[in-house]
Amino acid sequence: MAETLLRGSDITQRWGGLVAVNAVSIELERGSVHAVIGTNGAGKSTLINILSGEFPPTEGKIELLGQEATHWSQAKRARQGLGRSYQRNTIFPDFTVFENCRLAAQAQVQRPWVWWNNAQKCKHSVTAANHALELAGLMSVKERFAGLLSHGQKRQLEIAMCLAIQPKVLLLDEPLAGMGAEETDRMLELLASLKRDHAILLVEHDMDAVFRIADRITVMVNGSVIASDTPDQIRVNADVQTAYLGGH
Ligand SMILES: Nc1ncnc2c1ncn2[C@@H]1O[C@H](COP(=O)(O)OP(=O)(O)OP(=O)(O)O)[C@@H](O)[C@H]1O
Repeated sequence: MAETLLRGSDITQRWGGLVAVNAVSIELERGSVHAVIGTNGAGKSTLINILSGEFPPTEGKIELLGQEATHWSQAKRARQGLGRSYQRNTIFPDFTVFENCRLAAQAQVQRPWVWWNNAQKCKHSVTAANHALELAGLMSVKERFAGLLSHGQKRQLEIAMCLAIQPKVLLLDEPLAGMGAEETDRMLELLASLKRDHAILLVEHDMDAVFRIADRITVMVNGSVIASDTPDQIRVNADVQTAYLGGH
């Protein structure tokens, strides 16, 4: 039976009079990519921010690996196995690819004031960074300054930085944004390889990619879920076609 690693139940977020997320329930299972799609302003980023612990929901409950985590900080969620990538670029361009990953790993296990220690002194973070770079397919550019990477490689590095904390759940916010066809293919291959051991939430606007990679798709409109099903079922769902896909 599939193992649910993250569960959000009846999550609601109100901003004043606006209901940005309206009683949304979602489950992320190991071995599965669960995509959340919807038009601009549908509430996808708000949902991912709540799941990652940027702020607590107005209402609702979050369980991570079977534990109630609704009010856990982002740091605690990260320590317990939740990794998150952002729409915005979060890498240090003047550091090497390896150093970016090592810092991400070290931030989880050490106190902030020893962040800048010599890399070799923290064996755990060196090992975790190397493993993450291996998984993300970036070993060949390990010593390159991150700012010199291609756009696609920078997005791969962001995933590697998530992997450096050895998460079980990955929340990915538009990892394909701005990518060309080849870079998209490479990223989809990476996600397919990562899903074996992780539960992945993918918020993404690239519909072709979503339908290629997702095992389950949740469709949001104006804060509410209008459908949650397999890609084949979503493709033929009349409500989805009317509200969002325009006959995709
Ligand atoms: N901090 C905030 N304060 C007030 N309103 C907000 C805040 N954050 C988001 N909103 C509003 O909540 C709604 C949902 O926004 P959200 O960014 O979650 O949508 P989205 O589906 O991620 O959109 P996009 O695809 O454009 O990123 C929008 O109407 C947005 O303007």
